Amino acid sequence: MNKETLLLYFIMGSQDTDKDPAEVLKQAVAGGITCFQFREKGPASKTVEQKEELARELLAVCRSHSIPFIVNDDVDLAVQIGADGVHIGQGDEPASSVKKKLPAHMIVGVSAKTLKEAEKAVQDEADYIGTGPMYATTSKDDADEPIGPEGIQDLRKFGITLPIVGIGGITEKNVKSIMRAGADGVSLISAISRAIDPKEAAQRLRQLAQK
Ligand SMILES: Cc1ncc(COP(=O)(O)OP(=O)(O)O)c(N)n1
Ligand SMILES: Cc1ncsc1CCOP(=O)(O)O
Ligand SMILES: [Mg+2]
Repeated sequence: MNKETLLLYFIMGSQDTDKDPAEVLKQAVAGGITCFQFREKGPASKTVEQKEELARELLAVCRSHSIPFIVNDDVDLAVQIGADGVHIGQGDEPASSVKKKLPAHMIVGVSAKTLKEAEKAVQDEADYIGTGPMYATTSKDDADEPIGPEGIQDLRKFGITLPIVGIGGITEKNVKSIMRAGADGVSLISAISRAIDPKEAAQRLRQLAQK
């Protein structure tokens, strides 16, 4: 995958907004996001049928603007709807077995915050690593303790060259620190999904992420 794709990586499910998710996504796209992850998760998320319906609606928005559409956790859904890729965490199916199920063109992103996890992701031929939480977050119930941008710096210091996005608590105030630590992009939910004006928020975040 082209690492520029990761510059402003927006993640959202219906639980992350009080508005119509498709409208929020359209505004985020207009503001300059470069990638989207559908993450329908947690107690306020949708049932299986509703989840697929929303996934297809959001996929159509991304397709009409050539924005890659990644599905979080749900490999079967990703294949079923023809998504561009999947994102899997340490508690999910291993990347090596996920890769075997997917056509070669599909992107596989892996969450990794330790050197060991990152090296495993490299070995499994992941396309990128999501590292975090960078800072405290209210968007993930079971989030670990924040590791800060130093977590990315360390992975770079130990020779990880795979594209990396920082995730967790990223706002306009700390985007630059994440990029300076060696990230290829920032991945965020609430800074866009709960912004009063998601388009303007995305525009400002994109400007800050750009080196
Ligand atoms: C880009 C990106 N990075 C990390 C994550 C977190 O994945 P995971 O640890 O599996 O947690 P859930 O998102 O599944 O709750 C992510 N989704 N995206
Ligand atoms: C999915 C995920 N993984 C680690 S932190 C996080 C949530 C990020 O959400 P926000 O950008 O609102 O802090
Ligand atoms: Mg996961």
